[in-house]
Amino acid sequence: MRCTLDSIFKVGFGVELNCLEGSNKEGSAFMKAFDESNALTYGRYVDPIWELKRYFSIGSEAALKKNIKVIDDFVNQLIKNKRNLLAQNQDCHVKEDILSRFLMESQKDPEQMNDKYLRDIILNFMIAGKDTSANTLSWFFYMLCKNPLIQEKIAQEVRDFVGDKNIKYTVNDFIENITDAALDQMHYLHAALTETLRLYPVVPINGRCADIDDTLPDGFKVKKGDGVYYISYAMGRMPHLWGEDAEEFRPERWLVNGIFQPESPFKFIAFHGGLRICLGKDFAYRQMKILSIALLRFFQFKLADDTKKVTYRTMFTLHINGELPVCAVSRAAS
Ligand code: HEM
Repeated sequence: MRCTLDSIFKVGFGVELNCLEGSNKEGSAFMKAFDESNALTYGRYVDPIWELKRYFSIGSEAALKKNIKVIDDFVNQLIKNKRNLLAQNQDCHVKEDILSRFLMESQKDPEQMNDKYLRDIILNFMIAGKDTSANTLSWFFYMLCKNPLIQEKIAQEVRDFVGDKNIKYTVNDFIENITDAALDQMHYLHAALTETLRLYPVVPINGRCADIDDTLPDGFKVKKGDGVYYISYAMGRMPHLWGEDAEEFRPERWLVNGIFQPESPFKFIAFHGGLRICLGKDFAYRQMKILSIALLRFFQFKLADDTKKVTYRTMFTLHINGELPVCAVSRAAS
């Protein structure tokens, strides 16, 4: 989570948060407040008196208020710093991150795109981009531990496509050698990540509200205001969609002659589909691939306790319940 948060901050807002190293105190406090707010907000679903608590500002609602203040202060400072930076560098390349682009746009419509609006954009990208890739990677490594042959196939693909087999790289040098061309060639890794998302879609349930009276493709009629939900978790495991081996983790189902074959987003629904399909899909694959490549090149992973039952925790996103201790065994450099 700390790594994906660092990454979304760098790409999204041009800021080195350094949560993974823990060297940025404000960054770590912000991350803690963000995660706690997430859990406290989710708690409202099961707390019948949360509004009363909010009214009197007590218990979980008092804690939430405190955390929101930490988040707001941090994000408002970030926007202020960025504005100053943009004012100083009107014509240089500061447009490279998403926040800078929104700030440039906000000059055209400052009333609508005010600081509150920009704060919400930042938080939206964080919510969309932090826990999603991080949780998918946790499930991915869980699957690789449960399926060591698949783990070795990916490690072999890494050796085949990244860097020079005859060079003994340091970790940093090796990561420098991960090119876009190599990422594109790694069909088996792409398939294994996709297979993970089929079985463990990080947004396990999703829905929409009908704007107008409508008819679904199967003829079912919905009225304006009706909620329509789909359960991606169940859809990814339906034998009539994926075959009798739907419950099996089998990256090969996505490959024909070693080449990845995408499915319709309305069947493989992990990123949603249609006009509001995930905007960060390509970014997420890239980020997850780079991290997996770096880890699998240098380590082999095993579950610390193979007998432990691993299940999910009910949250907005599909978390592993509790921790997933793994042993990382160094691979002999070759
Ligand atoms: C494995 C990783 C990810 C998965 C499975 C995923 C899945 C999804 C899903 C299901 C939605 C639709 C939500 C809804 O409207 O109900 C969505 C929307 C979105 N995602 Fe992702 N996401 C991932 C990573 C990311 C990343 C890394 C970013 C940002 C860099 C991102 C940015 C967004 C944005 C901005 C939206 C809103 C799009 C819109 O409403 O037009 N996502 N994502």
